[in-house]
Amino acid sequence: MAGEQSSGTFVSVPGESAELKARSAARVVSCEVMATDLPQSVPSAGVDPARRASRARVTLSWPLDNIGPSLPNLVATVAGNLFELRQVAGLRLEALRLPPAFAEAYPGPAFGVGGTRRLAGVEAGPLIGTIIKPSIGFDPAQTADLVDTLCAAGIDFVKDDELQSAGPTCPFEARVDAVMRAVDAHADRTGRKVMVAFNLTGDLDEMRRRHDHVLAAGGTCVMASLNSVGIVGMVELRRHSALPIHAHRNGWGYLSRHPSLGWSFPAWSALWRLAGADHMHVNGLANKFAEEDGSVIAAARSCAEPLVDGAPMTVMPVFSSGQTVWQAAGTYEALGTADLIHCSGGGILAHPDGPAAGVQALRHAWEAAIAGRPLADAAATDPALAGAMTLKA
Ligand SMILES: O=C(O)[C@H](O)COP(=O)(O)O
Ligand SMILES: [Mg+2]
Repeated sequence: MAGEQSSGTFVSVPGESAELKARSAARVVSCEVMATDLPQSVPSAGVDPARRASRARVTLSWPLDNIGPSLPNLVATVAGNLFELRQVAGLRLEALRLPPAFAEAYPGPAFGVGGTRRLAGVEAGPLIGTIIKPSIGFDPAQTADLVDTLCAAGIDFVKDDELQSAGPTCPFEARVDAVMRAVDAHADRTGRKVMVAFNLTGDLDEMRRRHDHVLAAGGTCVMASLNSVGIVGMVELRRHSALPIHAHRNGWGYLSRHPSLGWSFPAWSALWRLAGADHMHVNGLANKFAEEDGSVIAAARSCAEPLVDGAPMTVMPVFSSGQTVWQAAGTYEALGTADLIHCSGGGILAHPDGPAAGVQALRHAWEAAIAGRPLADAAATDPALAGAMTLKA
């Protein structure tokens, strides 16, 4: 792993001097064998499938001078070809420790929790949020109608689904204009502007143009799909953006689902935090996907842990995926803070009494959670909450 990812190849080559190796080779800091005599986690061409494997925790260190503080090249170095090495039957990047030079080269989030709260006008408690559903299919007017209902019900945050971008059915600019008319009408009434994360995922110039359109329309957030725009897309978006960036991690499953392959969330999210994400998706408790609760909470906690010495670059965790009133108390208890966005798509919009009751129910569930009041108690005198309790992913 160290050889392939630094000065070496599968064989010694001319010029690979002792001096060059001392300067450029990656170092094996430690190699702790955790288990032996295991089946191979994944098959490799040319390796006897019956061969037994060992599992080890390996710490590698690279000279900063190999790449300088460059995120795209960091990825090629620490998460490049080594995942394909035949000698390794499965490899997971568990942690990434970066020198301060990276925090000097990259700006990190411009808004984070504080900036998001300020723009959304939510001083305390979670941002109660939803996702426009059906994910795709509404035109701009239908989208704006739903946003109007949600704003009237007192929502804090709305996002496009990641499947909704700028197709002919719902062009980006027309959607932004229609939605912001609804948002502004409620802001005139309440003095508080609901934050809408418009999904601007696209080519670089498209993203810049779309960002400018949101900003000019008075919008307060943009959203990008991280795995679609890549590191460079995110870095460039952050350089251009005057708005918080809501980072959607769709595709995370192919990077993490096999326990012996891929990335841990804290390591992977470090890239996007440096690049400038303000909000990071972390799934949610009892989500509709395959992630366990312990992993969700560890991911959410990691968002508040300092990234680099002197540059915390903390981000706001976004709980989303099959979220309903049922998860509010557990989320608050496990996290010990409400510095989060709780996004409930189906859990709000499919409320038996309609989306407005869905918004009220999730807010009441959080009020009960923060007051330490059991959900069933609170629901006894609260029809919206009682109705919401019929929904579970
Ligand atoms: O983009 C998302 O966050 C998901 O689509 C969540 O939707 P759900 O709350 O309906 O599961
Ligand atoms: Mg979605």
